[in-house]
Amino acid sequence: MEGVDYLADERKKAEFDVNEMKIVWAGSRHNFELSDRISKLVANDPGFSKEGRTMLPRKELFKNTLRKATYAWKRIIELRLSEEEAAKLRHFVDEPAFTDLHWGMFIPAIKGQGTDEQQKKWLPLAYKMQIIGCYAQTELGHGSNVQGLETTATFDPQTDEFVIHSPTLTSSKWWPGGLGKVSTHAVVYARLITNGKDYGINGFIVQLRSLEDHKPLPGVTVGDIGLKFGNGAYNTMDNGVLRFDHVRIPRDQMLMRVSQVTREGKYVQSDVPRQLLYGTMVYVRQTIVSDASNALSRAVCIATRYSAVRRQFGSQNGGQEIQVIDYKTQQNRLFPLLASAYAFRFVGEWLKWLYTDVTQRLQANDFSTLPEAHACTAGLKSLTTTATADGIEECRKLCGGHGYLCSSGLPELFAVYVPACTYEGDNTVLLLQVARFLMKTVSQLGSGKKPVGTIAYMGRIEHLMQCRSDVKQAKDWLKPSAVVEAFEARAARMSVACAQNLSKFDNPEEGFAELAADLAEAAVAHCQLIVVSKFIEKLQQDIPGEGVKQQLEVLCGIYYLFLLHKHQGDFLGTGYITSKQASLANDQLRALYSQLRPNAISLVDAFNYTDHFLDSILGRYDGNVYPKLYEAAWKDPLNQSDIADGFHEYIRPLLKQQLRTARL
Ligand SMILES: CCCCCCCCCCCCCCCCCCCC(=O)SCCNC(=O)CCNC(=O)[C@H](O)C(C)(C)COP(=O)(O)OP(=O)(O)OC[C@H]1O[C@@H](n2cnc3c(N)ncnc32)[C@H](O)[C@@H]1OP(=O)(O)O
Ligand SMILES: Cc1cc2nc3c(=O)[nH]c(=O)nc-3n(C[C@H](O)[C@H](O)[C@H](O)COP(=O)(O)OP(=O)(O)OC[C@H]3O[C@@H](n4cnc5c(N)ncnc54)[C@H](O)[C@@H]3O)c2cc1C
Repeated sequence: MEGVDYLADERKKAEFDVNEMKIVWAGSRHNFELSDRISKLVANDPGFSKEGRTMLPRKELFKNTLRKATYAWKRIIELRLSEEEAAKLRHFVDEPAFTDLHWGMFIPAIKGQGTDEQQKKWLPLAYKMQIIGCYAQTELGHGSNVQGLETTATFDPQTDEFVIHSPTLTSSKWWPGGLGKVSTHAVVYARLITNGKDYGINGFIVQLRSLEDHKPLPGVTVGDIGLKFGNGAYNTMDNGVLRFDHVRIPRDQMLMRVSQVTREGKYVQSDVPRQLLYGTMVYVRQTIVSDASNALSRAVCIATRYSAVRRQFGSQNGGQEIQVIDYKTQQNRLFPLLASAYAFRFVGEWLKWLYTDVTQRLQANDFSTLPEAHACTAGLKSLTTTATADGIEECRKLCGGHGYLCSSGLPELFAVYVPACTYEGDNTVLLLQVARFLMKTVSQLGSGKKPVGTIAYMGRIEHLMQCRSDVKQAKDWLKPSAVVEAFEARAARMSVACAQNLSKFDNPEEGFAELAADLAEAAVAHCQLIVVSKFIEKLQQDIPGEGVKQQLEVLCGIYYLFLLHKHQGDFLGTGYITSKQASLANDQLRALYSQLRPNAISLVDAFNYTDHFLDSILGRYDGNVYPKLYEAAWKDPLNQSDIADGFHEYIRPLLKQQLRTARL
């Protein structure tokens, strides 16, 4: 029956003002109204339909993405959308495309690493999309190790040009999105060589294709790297391969904010730190953290709604069976993910603030907070994308067999999301960056340098090394001070233990390599402390709306108690809690699940997702799952005829042969 809300009873159970929660989720009333307006604009426009996307062969899929991305751009111009509105439109169109790299990396690289003059020349062309760019850093042989890249940019003083060259097969650029078939230009990272000396990696703007006929320019070999994981999914993107055979570019196409090469070929290092060359990655890592809550909340919305619709076992006297959401095991798998979606939302908001702050400082030549910004963006990118990718897969399993159908929306969501654990820095490599930062911090304790920001807790190291939890009953675990101290003590003790073990090695790099697994765990503990602290800080703000703050307190409690339970070994092993206190934490966690249960559907409604955006039969707002699943099955191309293609060729002879054998 159309128009019936099968989840209406669930919605009536809510103990808080859902509309106010929508504003908390969006970050502000302005953000809510913006998201609401743009998501509906996209959902109601047939030009952005997702129908049949997972069934298209690659060439058609890709062409369809080109159509959608250019149609999006046309609508942005026609509707005179602001940058903020355009970014929202891209989000709700929900299809990775070359435009992501153009706007998300090519332009930021020029802005961050180009001189004023270079920005004046290139940005207007890029803003009007008269040139389309990508970010060509990774090579076939090296991705994580940026200093190991092999592409060369050799200065030729005779002609005042750089010669860009790929000296080996492994120096082929490999992976850049938008490169394979679309980009006319790229910011290419290459080893800068002048006067015979190698000055390491720098960015260069290189034209790849003709602006007349789009053919690769002389000396440029470029193409797509091939089909990737999952149907549809990230195959809408033309990740590419690129080789240079002595391609010449003018000297002024070297991005010269960090260092310059003069007309005479002299290398000049300006007074900004070289790490600014990695600035685009810091920016994108911060956007990836913000985006984690989008992807996780989407999967959680689908799994929560479906868990309320789905019933299995427990029918009494012919009554209805139990909703699977009422099983404690389902709650123990689902509710921490719901809580994580909210936690990542708030930490994402905070990281955006931190990034804006560091950017303003950099503009004023204050580089003091750059190391912390790097550690936070790297660590939180790693933590949130790992948890989100795992969480999406868990949501698929929470939906049983139906979660495996593409029409559940979950397989595609997973396939699109999972590379976030690798791109913009492999998650383990990034954790090791955080660990380096932590080890440096520990080594400087007592030097008079006071740790600030997210590592301020290290300044209380003596207390944190010896304090013990004073939790006596389950509800003591609801006290923010008890929780923050537990996470601080665990993180501090794990870092100090690593530092002590490192000091046993004569060669610190050898020690770091040997202890890498422990160091990565210490980094996780530090990053979890940040997420927990930011959630707790959020709750200290004035939050309007009936029952909204109480629900957020429940979610926050679930988030940290679930972590405490999952990482019990760390908390017990470092001696901060006893096994009795660990068990009390678990009792409190179960109690919070019961408090959350009646609000679960409304908490996912607060994400305010349209059915178009969710693109999931299991996650439909009205819960009308079964008729729609049944209907969708018949739309599969295999069901266009009763007799499948290939039947006469392969199956019929088999059946006939069996018939003959049976007769014998
Ligand atoms: C229609 C229009 C609509 C509008 C649409 C708008 C759409 C916008 C969408 C935007 C979304 C964008 C979508 C993105 C999609 C994903 C694309 C993915 C792209 C990529 O993957 S690009 C390639 C990314 N590659 C990596 O991340 C490589 C990882 N490796 C590294 O970062 C480094 O090699 C590594 C591991 C850090 C090591 O570097 P190394 O130089 O060897 O460094 P050391 O370890 O020796 O450290 C030296 C020193 O530097 C510090 N450091 C390191 N990195 C940084 C940094 N980034 N910032 C600051 N400081 C850094 C490090 O801590 C050390 O410091 P010390 O003080 O200890 O010396
Ligand atoms: C979908 C997608 C889109 C991408 N888009 C772009 C793009 O637009 N532009 C671009 O330039 N690049 C892009 N990339 C490339 C991406 O940035 C790299 O793949 C990424 O940085 C990881 O590097 P790698 O592939 O060299 O992994 P590797 O470093 O080879 O990792 C392999 C394994 O080795 C481990 N490992 C590596 N080094 C260490 C270490 N020091 N200590 C411990 N373990 C280690 C890793 O943890 C991992 O398990 C994209 C990648 C993907 C998948």
